[in-house]
Amino acid sequence: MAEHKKNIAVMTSGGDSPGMNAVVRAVVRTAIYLGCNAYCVYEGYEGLVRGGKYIKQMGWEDVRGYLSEGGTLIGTARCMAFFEREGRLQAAKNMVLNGIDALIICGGDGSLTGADRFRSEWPSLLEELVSKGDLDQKQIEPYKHLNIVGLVGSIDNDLSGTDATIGAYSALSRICEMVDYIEATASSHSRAFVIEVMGRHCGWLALMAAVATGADFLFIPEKPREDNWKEEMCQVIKQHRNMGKRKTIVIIAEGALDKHGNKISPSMVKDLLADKEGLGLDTRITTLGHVQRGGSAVAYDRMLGTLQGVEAVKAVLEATPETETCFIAITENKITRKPLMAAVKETKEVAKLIEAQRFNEAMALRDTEFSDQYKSYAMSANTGFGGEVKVQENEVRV
Ligand SMILES: Nc1ncnc2c1ncn2[C@@H]1O[C@H](COP(=O)(O)OP(=O)(O)O)[C@@H](O)[C@H]1O
Ligand SMILES: O=P(O)(O)OC[C@H]1O[C@](O)(COP(=O)(O)O)[C@@H](O)[C@@H]1O
Repeated sequence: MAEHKKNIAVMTSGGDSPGMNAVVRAVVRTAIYLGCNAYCVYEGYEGLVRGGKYIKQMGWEDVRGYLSEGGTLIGTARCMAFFEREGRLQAAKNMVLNGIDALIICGGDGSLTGADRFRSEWPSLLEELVSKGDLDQKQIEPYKHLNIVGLVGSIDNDLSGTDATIGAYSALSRICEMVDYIEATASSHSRAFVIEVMGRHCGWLALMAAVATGADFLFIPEKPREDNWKEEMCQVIKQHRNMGKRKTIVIIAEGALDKHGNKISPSMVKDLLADKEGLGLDTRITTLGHVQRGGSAVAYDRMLGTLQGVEAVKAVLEATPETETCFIAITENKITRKPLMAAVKETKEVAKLIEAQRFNEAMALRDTEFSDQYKSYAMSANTGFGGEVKVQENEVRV
């Protein structure tokens, strides 16, 4: 008798990110290469809940050209129904009815939290479906263990345990390009620009952008400025201007806070820079918005999506009922498998610590590179550092 071919499905969920298409292509093709059937679940968890045409078998050619396309070609969604047990019941039923043996989910921390919840509830979801008569014992028998693997697709770079999320370097590249454009006009008019970048509660994108563009000043959620931040910012910018700089760039993460947990908005910063009694700079605000998520992926994200997609298929094929659910990470340039639950828990912990204004602990929970980058930024852009890094008076400051 021919051996049962495994059915492996891939889905993209939450905010789209450049590189998700590389993941889908790699999963589909690796699954086929390794003798499995490949499926795509369209529109994230929404497709899993709805079933039917949203779960589609894919052929090798169906993913041709995916590497150079932006967004996610199989669609994504923020699915309210999946937050409810009823929605997850429906999703479980559709998985069994379509014979899906394993599910690879590419999304941000929200999607992976949902995946973890789905996995932990799986036995009880099947039990309930049988008790309600939606499925029978024979139908659920081959699917007793939910085989799930996560891939981190998000521009925010906010998942603990991986050096880079798929999409973060594309967004960073887009931000740099935009800041370069803005700098040309800023310099021409000798203006200041306050540039808001995405990242939700995470300052990674803003920090990397500040390092890469040499921004004059930076606001991120994990490292709020001292209470005198207004004076500090004006002093640093005045110093830069005194040294002949004709443009001022302030990068502000969308989740920026002060030490007391109050939001620091781009308009607050703009008003300070423009204040006639102070710097009196002609100041504009640019909110980069979804431009950061759009467009095709940079080479790094295409590679990351492909290498991690291949690894995800290997991981589902090697998994046994005893294997802990994993996600695929990149650590010191190596593609690795790591426990999903621990990473999701630690990621949520950072957000909670920020909310509780326990900023040092939040900073410590981000990778060590985060504080290293922050220090390097402070030293190379001379934006003041709350007394932690002293720059000598006679050092060159640009
Ligand atoms: N705690 C949760 N329980 C169940 N599903 C969740 C949970 N958190 C997120 N999800 C699912 O994942 C989807 C995407 O999450 P979201 O946080 O919006 O994006 P991202 O994955 O990019 O962080 C949600 O719309 C929901 O369907
Ligand atoms: O596209 P929306 O729904 O406005 O969401 C914006 C959010 O999505 C992101 O671009 C990506 O976040 P996720 O990866 O968590 O979805 C955030 O940086 C931003 O806060």
